Amino acid sequence: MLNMNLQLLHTIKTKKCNETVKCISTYYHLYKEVPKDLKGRSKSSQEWLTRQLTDPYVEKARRLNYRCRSAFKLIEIDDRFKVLSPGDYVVDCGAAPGSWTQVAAHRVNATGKDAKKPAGQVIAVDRNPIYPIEGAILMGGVDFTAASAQAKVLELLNGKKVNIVLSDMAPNATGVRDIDHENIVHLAYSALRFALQVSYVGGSVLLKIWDGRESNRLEQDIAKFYNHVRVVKPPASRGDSAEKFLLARMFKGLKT
Ligand SMILES: C[S@@+](CC[C@H](N)C(=O)[O-])C[C@H]1O[C@@H](n2cnc3c(N)ncnc32)[C@H](O)[C@@H]1O
Repeated sequence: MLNMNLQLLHTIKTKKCNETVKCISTYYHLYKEVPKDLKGRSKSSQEWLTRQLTDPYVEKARRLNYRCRSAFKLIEIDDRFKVLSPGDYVVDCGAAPGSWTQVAAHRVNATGKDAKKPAGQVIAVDRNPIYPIEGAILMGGVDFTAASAQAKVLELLNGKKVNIVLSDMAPNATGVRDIDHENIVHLAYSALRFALQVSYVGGSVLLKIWDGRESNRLEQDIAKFYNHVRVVKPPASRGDSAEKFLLARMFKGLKT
């Protein structure tokens, strides 16, 4: 059984991008016995498994039924900056396995003092499959940067404007910092361009990048269209990772 579980983990690890590999709290029960059998694994495998086993966010994600620990990055950002409200429309780019979508769907459909507000909607897109999430429309197996994918999102929105575009998209990492940085910035620009097209005046965009030489240019470009731009590194984002988020609020609108 243990060997089978390790095999499954190995398959997950080799098939998905590095970030998604971290996103397997769903399979936590499958690898909680792993330390007994770390011998024979590569050093990076051992480090990764050990980190998963000792990461409090992984355990918390499992307990609260989030599909991965990334959920807490969005939770921490939203708790601090209040970017998700009941009734909001959200486009979640790079959504698989779906923990941000879970958080967003829950928050835009939350009742309470805003109970009279109409339900919100989350449209989640990823090139990988996404298993069903209540309160969200899922577009798995789709490259968000493709014009056809964005046209499909526009069709689903049916003229409705969006309160926030989220991008946690991450390319398959090559391990070469500059290349990975350029690739993720390319994804962030794609989400930004889409956000400019579909956002309400006053809307927001949240973009994940891995820090590097293009970060300032991206930040300056965002500032042309949004009144408030800030760099956010939520506590759930690992300190040793180049990951950071650009949060832009108060979309100025496009001059026609
Ligand atoms: C860090 S994971 C996202 C985790 C997700 N936010 C969550 O909380 O479950 C990054 C995702 O970006 C997706 N991705 C990368 N490039 C993409 C693209 N061009 N179009 C759509 N998704 C993309 C990957 O497939 C991967 O699932």
